[in-house]
Amino acid sequence: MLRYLIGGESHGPALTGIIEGFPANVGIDINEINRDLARRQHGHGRGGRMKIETDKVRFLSGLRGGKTLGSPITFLIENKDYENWSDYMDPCQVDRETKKVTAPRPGHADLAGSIKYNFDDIRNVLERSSARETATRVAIGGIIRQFLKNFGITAACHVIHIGGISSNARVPSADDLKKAELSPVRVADSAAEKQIIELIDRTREDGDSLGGVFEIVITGVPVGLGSYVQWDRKLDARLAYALQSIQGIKGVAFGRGFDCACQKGSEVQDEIYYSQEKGYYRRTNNAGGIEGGMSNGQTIVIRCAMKPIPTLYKPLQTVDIRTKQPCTATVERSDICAVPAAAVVGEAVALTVIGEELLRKLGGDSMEEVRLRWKQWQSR
Ligand SMILES: Cc1cc2nc3c(=O)[nH]c(=O)nc-3n(C[C@H](O)[C@H](O)[C@H](O)COP(=O)(O)O)c2cc1C
Ligand SMILES: C=C(O[C@@H]1CC(C(=O)O)=C[C@@H](OP(=O)(O)O)[C@H]1O)C(=O)O
Repeated sequence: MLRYLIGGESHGPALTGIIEGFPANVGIDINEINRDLARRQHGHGRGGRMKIETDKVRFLSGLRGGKTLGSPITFLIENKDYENWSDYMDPCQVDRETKKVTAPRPGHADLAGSIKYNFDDIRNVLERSSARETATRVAIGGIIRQFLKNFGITAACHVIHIGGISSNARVPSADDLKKAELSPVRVADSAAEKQIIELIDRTREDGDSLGGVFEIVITGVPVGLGSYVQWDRKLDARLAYALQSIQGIKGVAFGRGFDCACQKGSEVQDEIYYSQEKGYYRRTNNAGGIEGGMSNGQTIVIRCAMKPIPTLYKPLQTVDIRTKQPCTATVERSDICAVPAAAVVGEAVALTVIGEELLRKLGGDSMEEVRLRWKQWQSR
């Protein structure tokens, strides 16, 4: 079974990850992972932090000469910004002088987190609840992506709309998916992209923020990942869990999603056909590639809704946790819109779930063993 844990504070020395149960002898190109990390940093509307960071993964264990060893893969991604925060964020220095954050930001983990963990300094909450940690999830997705490539499984993402302005995005073609550097904004229509950029700039001037919807497309997934036999083994449930855990995600939908509720049964189900050369096939993919909690061999299509960024430069009303007096929320340097970045994170976490499920289906301690089992399964 593949499992992983991630750690790290946003302005601490580094982010960390550990992956266990990954087969031996899988070739890993570190440049591909760093490319995914760079994709996550892009997108109009990101704040000043992204000018400081150049995220790069550093492996500490589990790899030798560019191949996995079957042992735990441990890695870190340094926070360059730690240099500017070490007085506040040093993990061991006891008597440091720090100004406490006491004005919880609505829409963040700040208030509930400080009550739950009994903190009088909200910094202790915001450091870990920050979406900075999503860099580790992208690195893990980048490792899984290289494993899945061996079986022809690949993924891409694109922005559907930001703040209600459609990107006129189209489902990426097979050629798009082959382009390693596919960006979540670049598949969009360029006139629409210009409008979106203008909207983000206007919103920044207003001291406000934006959300939107992105789509993840995964191709090459064979029939039968996930299972109908137990609630927590359903592939759509597992994907929704992982995607919903990304900061700011408020909804996850498969295929036609919420639109299905307004349609008739005859308009929504994907009828089944058979031919000698194609085997079983469908003419539609309203289900988004998952039926009964299992992949059905069609492209998996998932949409995620992201709420507007909660930190506003025109700050919202809140209450000081020390004095209980009304005040305005703490303004930490902030993104205005992070939908393209969240899309890259979504792509990575979705790929990770597919990798976990493929390994659960096939098992295998080495790449060679997994390949053999894949062949046996495919022949069936
Ligand atoms: C890639 C990414 C970047 C984000 N950047 C910011 C940011 O700069 N400022 C902010 O207030 N929220 C940002 N968020 C959203 C918050 O982290 C998130 O809304 C908050 O942790 C509360 O979680 P919830 O919205 O899931 O309840 C970002 C989210 C993602 C995925
Ligand atoms: C650091 C990242 O995103 C951060 C996510 C985030 C939040 O509240 O979620 C707040 C901001 O942090 P800072 O105050 O350091 O600028 C973002 O920059 C990142 O994506 O790597």
